[in-house]
Amino acid sequence: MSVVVYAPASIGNVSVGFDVLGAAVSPIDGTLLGDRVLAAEGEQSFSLNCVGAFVDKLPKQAEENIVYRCWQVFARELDKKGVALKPVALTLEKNMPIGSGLGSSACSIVAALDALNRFHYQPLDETELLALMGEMEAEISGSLHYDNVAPCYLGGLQFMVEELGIISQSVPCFDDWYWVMAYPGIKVPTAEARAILPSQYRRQDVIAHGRYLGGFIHACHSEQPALAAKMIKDVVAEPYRERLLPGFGNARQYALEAGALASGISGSGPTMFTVCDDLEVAKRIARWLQDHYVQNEEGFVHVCRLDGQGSKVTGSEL
Ligand SMILES: Nc1ncnc2c1ncn2[C@@H]1O[C@H](COP(=O)(O)OP(=O)(O)O)[C@@H](O)[C@H]1O
Ligand SMILES: N[C@@H](CCOP(=O)(O)O)C(=O)O
Repeated sequence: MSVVVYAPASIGNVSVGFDVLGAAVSPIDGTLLGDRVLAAEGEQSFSLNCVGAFVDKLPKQAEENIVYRCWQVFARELDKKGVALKPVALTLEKNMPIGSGLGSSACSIVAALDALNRFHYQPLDETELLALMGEMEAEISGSLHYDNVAPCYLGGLQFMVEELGIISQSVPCFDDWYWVMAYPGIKVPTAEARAILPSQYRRQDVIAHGRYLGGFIHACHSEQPALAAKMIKDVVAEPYRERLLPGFGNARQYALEAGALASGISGSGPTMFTVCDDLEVAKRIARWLQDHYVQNEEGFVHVCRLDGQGSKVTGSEL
């Protein structure tokens, strides 16, 4: 038995919901913007092989790869349930740049744990698996936040409720929105981008944050796209992180003047996202960002839609 799982890129925060809102995205041209993991019968308890465009950016030691930690915590959970662990040979196809704001580590975590679970005929339920994914993301970034792993695993726009035994629930969004994702090709480690944030906020910022997040979720549920777009504002992270993103202010200004509904930092950056409801506008902005926001040959721009599915099986071979 072998299985390949693909896990898509995600937009942490979506500007308006720091650590509690996230969206999975996939390019409209069919490009696989995400990692894949193959789980196959192994000759020893565990082995890991890494391939893909960004394989050189991974830690050199297999034990430092988050996929190895995923296998360890998965084994721990199976042990608790008295389920036998099968010898497994994992292959990680690392397609996602690291420190990009596209949920790169989440892609590896979700693809690895989903593949391991399927390889063992699903001994863990969705919530148990998502809790493990959060545990792995916390190890990497220094604090627990589900806003990448939840949409990456479950798809669509996800809000972290974290009550009543529920980690995340889906929020209805607007099917005609395009999400232009522009990665400039430089690295911003998530842990560093979190460390520069204030530990306390002014009352006026707390009130504004509540109004924007509440207003956004309300507008999504009441099908008011114009109001929802107006509410995509970040008073928690963007004012402090913007200085880590050369050209972000200009790019956002251009996008809004060109007809975008909203723009913001994807996750902890440096990727920026831009929301449009017109494909021609989205493509024009994508071309401009390719010329003016991308800084080197590792950068890229994709016009995306929300990925309603999240992680998925793409076959039994890479
Ligand atoms: N499979 C993996 N994918 C991505 N990062 C990994 C992986 N395994 C280990 N890492 C390490 O985890 C850290 C991820 O950095 P982070 O800034 O959180 O990336 P991102 O925001 O793109 O998820 C890096 O230090 C990287 O070397
Ligand atoms: N809520 C987190 C999201 C980090 O996303 P990443 O893609 O940069 O890992 C944060 O803003 O710190």
